[in-house]
Amino acid sequence: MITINDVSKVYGRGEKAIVALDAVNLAVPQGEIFGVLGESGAGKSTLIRCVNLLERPTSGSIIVNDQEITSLNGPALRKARQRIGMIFQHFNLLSSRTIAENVAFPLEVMGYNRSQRQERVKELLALVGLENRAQAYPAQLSGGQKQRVGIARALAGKPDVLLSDEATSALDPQTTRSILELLQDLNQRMGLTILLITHEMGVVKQICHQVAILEAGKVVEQGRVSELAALPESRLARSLFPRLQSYEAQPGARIVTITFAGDTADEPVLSNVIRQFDVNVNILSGNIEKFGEQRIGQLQAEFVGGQFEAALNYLRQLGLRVEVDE
Ligand SMILES: Nc1ncnc2c1ncn2[C@@H]1O[C@H](COP(=O)(O)OP(=O)(O)OP(=O)(O)O)[C@@H](O)[C@H]1O
Repeated sequence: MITINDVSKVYGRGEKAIVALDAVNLAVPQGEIFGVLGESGAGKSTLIRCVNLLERPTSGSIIVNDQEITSLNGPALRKARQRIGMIFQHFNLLSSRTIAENVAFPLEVMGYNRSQRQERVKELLALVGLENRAQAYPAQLSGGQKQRVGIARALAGKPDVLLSDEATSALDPQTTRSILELLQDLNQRMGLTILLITHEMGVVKQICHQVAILEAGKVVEQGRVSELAALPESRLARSLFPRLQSYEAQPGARIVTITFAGDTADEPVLSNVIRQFDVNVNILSGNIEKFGEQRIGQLQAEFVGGQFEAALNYLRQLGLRVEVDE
């Protein structure tokens, strides 16, 4: 649905040039929620703004729904942009217009007549659960409600894709969850493709199917969230499951890190290790995270005595990933 081919963006020239994006390649399939995760300054805003050409890439091309957006200008670009909705961190609502008028605004630009607009605005406000606030003004709404208006407005033209620029960063955790649930619901019910940028791992964990990690303008890792989380060496897993870096094992003990995914997260493997192989287990850290329906966990423990190698073999035969610190 969205293909980003070798996109670079350089701001300024000569000595002052800043490379905000450096040969970025991404493919967002139709119907998926794709997250771009990165710290401040990594290039996330630049990347998402390139997709609807609010920023023009310095090189490379971007294709949205089979159309090469980077080759468009003028009216053709305006038309293509109507098929790309966008929501923003600070909502960008017009304060002098009511909620209904804010949502109607893009419909006016698209040439809907008055009665068509009224009907569509009603539908859109119902979709985001704000049918009772049509005549309110933005200042009378909470942050979460304002973002719901932003979402309704972004969906006015029935876009193929929704771009989300840190849409929950200004919201408290509970409101964040409800906005993410709404996005997930729109994705599932309408098949809406969503490309979102965020600096929050929680957003990726809660709703993204795939993720790309951006560092200093480069994609340093990308893939399915549940697969990356189950790979102990991935950046995603390392930030989800921080290790005890400075821990020194007791004499005769080994530090073992076990990654559980799917059904193995529910099995009593440690009691089996203790009973069958006579190993003493001292748990150092542990965490289980949920990704959609899948549970992935990581446990770090000291193994002392007993049949150490046989215990490791047993764990590996169960399909668990097991790493032993040297
Ligand atoms: N219009 C601009 N002119 C010059 N430099 C810019 C411009 N916009 C962004 N940059 C620079 O490009 C780099 C990437 O910025 P960008 O805003 O895309 O990152 P970000 O990951 O979205 O960060 P944040 O979350 O802080 O917004 C930064 O070094 C930034 O200073």
